Amino acid sequence: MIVTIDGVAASGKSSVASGVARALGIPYVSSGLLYRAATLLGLEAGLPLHQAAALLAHLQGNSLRLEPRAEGNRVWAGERELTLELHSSRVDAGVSAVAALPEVRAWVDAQLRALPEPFVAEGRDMGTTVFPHAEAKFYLTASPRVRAERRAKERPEDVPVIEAALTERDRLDTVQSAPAPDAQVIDTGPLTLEGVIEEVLASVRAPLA
Ligand SMILES: Nc1ncnc2c1ncn2[C@@H]1O[C@H](COP(=O)(O)OP(=O)(O)OP(=O)(O)O)[C@@H](O)[C@H]1O
Ligand SMILES: Nc1ccn([C@H]2C[C@H](O)[C@@H](COP(=O)(O)O)O2)c(=O)n1
Repeated sequence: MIVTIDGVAASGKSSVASGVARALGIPYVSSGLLYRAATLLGLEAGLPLHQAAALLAHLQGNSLRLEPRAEGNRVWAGERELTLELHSSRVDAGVSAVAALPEVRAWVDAQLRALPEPFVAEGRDMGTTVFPHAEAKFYLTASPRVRAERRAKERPEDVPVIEAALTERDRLDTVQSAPAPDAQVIDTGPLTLEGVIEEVLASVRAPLA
């Protein structure tokens, strides 16, 4: 079984995917972490982030891999764990450029499709491109202000600065971030995290009841 949870930046995808995965007793897969890790490694190596061939060679040379778990994904470059370095503002600012490269997208998609089922997959194009055959699909939204207020609790920047960065990332991610026609769209703005998780679980379990 595959459940997909797509949505805009900071809409709650990873928190909801983790909660749903834990309730179902299966791992979740955070596709954005692979794009973030590619960006971090590219920045560290001083590579131009729009040069796909050099970037891909660098990723393969560093044995980049995702470790899916229900309680939080980990990302490794060989023996080095990158996980805690992937949510910096520097990575945020560069990741859309890396995610726009078709060669990098194909590499990430191949990594994801090689993972053993079952799992909950979260990202931008899980329900549309990567796992169009998924059993249940969701797309999370919330206004930029609501998302910025949530993010401000975990970042040093002020709400207006975060809101402007989120709005810009929404714009850059538009091409790959759209709800699948068969996805259930959930506005998380008025809901608690637990409320969103319950709504997703109710839909996933409905066909089984
Ligand atoms: N419904 C909700 N109510 C309140 N807070 C929430 C809700 N959903 C998520 N949050 C909080 O919002 C923040 C962003 O959530 P999360 O990191 O899961 O989003 P994301 O979509 O995975 O982000 P990104 O696109 O940057 O990877 C977290 O602090 C999370 O706890
Ligand atoms: N399936 C995906 C997942 C992520 N991206 C891009 C878009 C984001 O700017 C970036 C980081 O993702 P996040 O951690 O915010 O979920 O990666 C994508 O294009 N496709």
